[in-house]
Amino acid sequence: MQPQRQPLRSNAFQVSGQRLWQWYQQAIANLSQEQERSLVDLRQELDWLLLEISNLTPLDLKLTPSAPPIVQMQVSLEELQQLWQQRLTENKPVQHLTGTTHWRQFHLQVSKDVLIPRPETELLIDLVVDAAQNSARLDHLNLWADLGTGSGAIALGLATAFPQGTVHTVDCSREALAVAQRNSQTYGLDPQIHFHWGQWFGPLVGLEGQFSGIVSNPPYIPTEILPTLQPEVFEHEPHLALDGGEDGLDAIQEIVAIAPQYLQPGGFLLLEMMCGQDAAVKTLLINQGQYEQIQIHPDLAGIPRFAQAYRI
Ligand SMILES: C[S@@+](CC[C@H](N)C(=O)[O-])C[C@H]1O[C@@H](n2cnc3c(N)ncnc32)[C@H](O)[C@@H]1O
Repeated sequence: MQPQRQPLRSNAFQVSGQRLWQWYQQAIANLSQEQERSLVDLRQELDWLLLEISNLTPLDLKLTPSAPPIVQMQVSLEELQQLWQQRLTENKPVQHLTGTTHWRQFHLQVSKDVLIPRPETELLIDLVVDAAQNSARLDHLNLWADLGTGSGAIALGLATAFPQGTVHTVDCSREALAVAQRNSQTYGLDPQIHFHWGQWFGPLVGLEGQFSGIVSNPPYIPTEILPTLQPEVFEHEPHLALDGGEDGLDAIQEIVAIAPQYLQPGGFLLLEMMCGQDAAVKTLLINQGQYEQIQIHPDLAGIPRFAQAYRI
């Protein structure tokens, strides 16, 4: 088993700016040999990697000829080359090379045990805030659930948006929970967040009827589609975080069925889903019979990706 990379932190290496620019230009030139991947994406990833592991700014990368003579880096130039090779030859996500990613205002630790939180999921937090403001019947905004917390991204977003609130997170991966816990400690949000190991609502028994909102980005990819995902995803991200069963709806179905027991009247459920699942998820919500004001929200590209419903 490969050792887990710890997130790179201190700028321990001083590298000649000139040598680094030579390496950078060469790495860009070599990208033209890549045939199956988007050059624009790889170029962006190369820049992201450099910015993440050095004290360079985006402006420095645009003004390479007048770049600083010495660059502070978290790895040597040789190790940078090895990391970039891993990106190209092993399809490793660039976030796995550094052990970090950016999500909303957070700089999060990630590992092979958690889904790398996606930009589209950032919108869920804004939808929760809107849904909370629009609920006339909510008694309080104190108790939240993040089901399938992974890196803890959604939980951190909820805890920040509702500073008086408590967030209960659940995941069936102990390794993921450990990552989420570390991320919550980094931001001093751990007093607000409880971490539970188990299956969906299993660890929340005793909290029935109390939640203001239940939020989840569950696994929703149909099993047979998994091998067609990009190798960066299929080969490196946990299938537990992706695989939603035959039609992709196993987890969503279970959460939709049980959430009303845990919501206070006027509380709401907000779910992320895959493109094309909106009609099926809406039907599940309607047929459950205990939801009202069922709404589907698009992501920033206009694709229906989120389902929202209030408990009657
Ligand atoms: C799509 S990932 C979402 C991770 C994170 N919330 C995010 O948005 O980036 C789904 C998460 O659900 C967890 N999960 C899968 N099956 C589960 C189950 N039966 N009970 C609890 N968590 C589960 C996975 O371990 C994974 O962390």
